[in-house]
Amino acid sequence: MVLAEELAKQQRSISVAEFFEKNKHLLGFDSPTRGVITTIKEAVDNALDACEEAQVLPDIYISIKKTGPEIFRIIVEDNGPGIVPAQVPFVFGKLLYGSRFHQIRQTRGQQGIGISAAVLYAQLTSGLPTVVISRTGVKEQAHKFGIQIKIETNEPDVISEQPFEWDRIHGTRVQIEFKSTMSAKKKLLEYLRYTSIVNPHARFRVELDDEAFTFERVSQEVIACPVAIQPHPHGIEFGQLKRMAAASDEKLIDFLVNGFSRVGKKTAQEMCDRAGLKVTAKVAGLSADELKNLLAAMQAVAVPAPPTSQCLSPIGEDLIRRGLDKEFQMDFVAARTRPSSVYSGHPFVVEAAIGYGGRLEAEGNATILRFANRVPLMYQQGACAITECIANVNWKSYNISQQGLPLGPVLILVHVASTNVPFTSESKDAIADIPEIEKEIVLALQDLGRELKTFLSRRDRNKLAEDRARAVCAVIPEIAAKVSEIVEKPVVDTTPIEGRLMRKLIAKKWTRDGKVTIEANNYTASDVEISVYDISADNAADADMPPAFSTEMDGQFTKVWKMAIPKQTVWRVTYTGKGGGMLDIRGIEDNKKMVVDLDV
Ligand SMILES: Nc1ncnc2c1ncn2[C@@H]1O[C@H](COP(=O)(O)OP(=O)(O)OP(=O)(O)O)[C@@H](O)[C@H]1O
Repeated sequence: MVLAEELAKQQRSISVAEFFEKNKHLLGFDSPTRGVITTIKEAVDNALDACEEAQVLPDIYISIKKTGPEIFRIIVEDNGPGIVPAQVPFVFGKLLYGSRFHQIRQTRGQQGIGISAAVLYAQLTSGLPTVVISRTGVKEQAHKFGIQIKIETNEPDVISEQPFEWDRIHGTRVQIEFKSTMSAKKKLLEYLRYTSIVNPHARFRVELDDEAFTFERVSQEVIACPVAIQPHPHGIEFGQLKRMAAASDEKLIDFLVNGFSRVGKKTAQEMCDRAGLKVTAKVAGLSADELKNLLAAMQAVAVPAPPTSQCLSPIGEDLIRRGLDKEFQMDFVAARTRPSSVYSGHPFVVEAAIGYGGRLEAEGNATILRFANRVPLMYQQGACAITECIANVNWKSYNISQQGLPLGPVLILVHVASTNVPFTSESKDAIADIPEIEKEIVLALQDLGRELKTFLSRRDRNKLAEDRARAVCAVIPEIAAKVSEIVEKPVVDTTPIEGRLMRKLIAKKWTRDGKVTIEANNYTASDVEISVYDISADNAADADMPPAFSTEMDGQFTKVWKMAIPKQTVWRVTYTGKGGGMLDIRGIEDNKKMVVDLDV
């Protein structure tokens, strides 16, 4: 046909760079304002991944400055391992070039597109090359590059390269300039704030025009870098198996044992038998039909779930609470890290937290914080499985009002960590509906809901008792006056009685999750003993006193303290622990007890 010939003349291949130049939205560059956030996100993700690989505490500097009409200069600098000069042009000037695509472990970056997409966006909007400075060690010379991407071939275009005097010993600095507006300032700060919550070991210094912010780290511990595992036989597809087989010179049994996670000799033998193949057969020589049989057998034989302890890096309940405490002042926070689980052979862990009260907005929808592999998901909330799971929980049964999503001063955080987070698109904004993941999210949220309900009912009970005591205290002086009139005696001083009534209640003041703050106002004893008893131990022994008395003391719950403190009008003990227990406060002089139940 003539038309077919005509069409044939027009047919040609398209470079990846050309494709993404036209489809910027797929990578999160759908608007100039969003471009700023996406660029910073990509550079910060890389910086955090690199620091994790180098086992250093991340110290990340971010600067955003207006340099011309609608032109913004973004700088992100890290103290990671740096990039060897020969690789710099490819990392920044070639899409789909990276170190993590083939590794099965939890990382922020996966595709090898992120930062080069920002370089592409910059050259498209401002025409300016991206400037990269990198240094890999004290003995190495830093190099400075000017880089763009050759769109037609998706190859790096090195505009300039020269040695550079840099006082940093190791690290990378990226400078990208593009057309934008800064109307996304609030969202940007929100992104950084959320990033610092799930990366409590990182410090972020930010300069935004003339304002400076620091998001300080709350943990000094370097997090272990996740270790890559082999693919799991239940998580592999035909094409991948075919490729692996073609590249192998092993016998079938060795190929299965060495190439796949959790496959031992016995399991491999069972797979071969089921597929009707000899264990000694050369895997590269298998036909397509034989490979299909092998794949079916691999998926039919029971294989333990892939190991998760090293390939995943969950944040942990304590650090999630500390991260949230730092950024949101709430009355209650609880966190859960669920046991690890698997979907289609990919290991994952769900973590969640709930916060209530304090400075959270009392009106409107709850604050929802979604994370995947320690990266905040800032867009497409409605399309994300996390949001769907939150809406599917019956919050009313936990005394939280709800209209789809929960309402009121509630914060919900969900973190999905996996070797392969199932995003709905390359811009990595939303998580797809995977039943196994959804089940874990809902279980974590229900568990936290129950904990929140306990807190809310206790708070309401205490409030009721306090209101009653206040009402009684209000009439005591009047009763005393009346009684003195009747018995014709001077009016007695009723303040100690009122004090005792109120004191007991003040001691029951609750603060944030995991902590109870006891404030005793106008306590009359000169010394006070504080004992924290584990509810499970009837005769809890005295434990070592903390070296120096501090009005703020932290401890594990099983500890018991007994100490004397000097008389103070107001004193405060902050107790951090988990589980239930009793806190017993006793004034030595009048031997009056104030007992506070702990249920933290
Ligand atoms: N600051 C950095 N320090 C060290 N290495 C880096 C840094 N930035 C990027 N890299 C290297 O460059 C590669 C490509 O980065 P890029 O952002 O394009 O993709 P990615 O992070 O691997 O994946 P994704 O597209 O999912 O973000 C990374 O895999 C990493 O090896």
